[in-house]
Amino acid sequence: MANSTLHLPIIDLSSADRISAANSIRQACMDSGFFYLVNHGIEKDLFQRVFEESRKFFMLPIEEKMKVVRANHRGYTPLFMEKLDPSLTSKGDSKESFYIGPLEDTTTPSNLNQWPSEELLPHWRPTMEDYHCRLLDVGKRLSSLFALSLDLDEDFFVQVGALNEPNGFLRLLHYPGDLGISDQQLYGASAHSDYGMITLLATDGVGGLQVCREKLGQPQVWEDVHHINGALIVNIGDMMERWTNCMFRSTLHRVLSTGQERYSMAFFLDPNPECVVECLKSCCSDSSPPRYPPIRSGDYLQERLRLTYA
Ligand SMILES: O=C(O)CCC(=O)C(=O)O
Ligand SMILES: [Fe+2]
Repeated sequence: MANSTLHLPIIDLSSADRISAANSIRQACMDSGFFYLVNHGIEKDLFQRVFEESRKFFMLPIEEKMKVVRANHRGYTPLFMEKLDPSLTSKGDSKESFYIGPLEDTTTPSNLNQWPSEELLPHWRPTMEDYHCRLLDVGKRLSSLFALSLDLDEDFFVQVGALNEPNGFLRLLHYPGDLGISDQQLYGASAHSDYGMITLLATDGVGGLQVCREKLGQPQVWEDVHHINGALIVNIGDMMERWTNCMFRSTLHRVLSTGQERYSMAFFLDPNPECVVECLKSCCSDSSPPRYPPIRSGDYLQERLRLTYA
């Protein structure tokens, strides 16, 4: 049966009418937790260069990639090593990935990021650093629209300490396409919700991304999210859902293995680890008390990552 397509609103980050943009974000986050973002200021040329460098890394021999294998949640994760849906009994997800954490990490003596050999990939690090910085900037600008969408002061997420040295993680993803493995339950990325605040996703245009708006619905209905050239796909994560007492929805999504090779890049904008995420006053009342206790962002993230890589 053909899947239906999810029609998502397109939000203009540079719109002069910030109130309308904020209202559209509010509607999108209550409906599906997903929308497209345009006029974000990242040029097509930069996307192309980042995808090209990402491709060069994943094409390296496995021995070379294993030199920067994931440590402290940074670096390379080989195929099938991650299972986003821990309830699945089948193999792990059919993807390989590379994580780049915050560029200026003053909480540790040295930055923990790992980089592939400069001799092999001379443009890699500067290209990734450039893209990371630009996405962080987009995420910060977008978070002030989020604050407006929740009837808060534009600077709310700065005031609560979320965006003072936020936890920005760029994840490069490569879904290898047809591996000749016949497993009904093989996913590029199995069903999950993101853990943090806001995710900014760029894909190469190859399909496979799907969203399930009602996680408790039976049977679950999965809708395709289409690619729009130059637009970022934005979705919210579980910490935003906690902040809003589930008014904004962090929805399940997954990437099907379509047999076609696919590249994507997800940027997870998460609050500073010390930031306490607790129900916003505007999102609770006597009849709708907070559903979750306050939690330190760093503690929450650590536990979720532990379960993913268990
Ligand atoms: O590759 C994609 O399109 C989505 C990836 C994703 O959902 C994730 O990394 O959390
Ligand atoms: Fe995700």
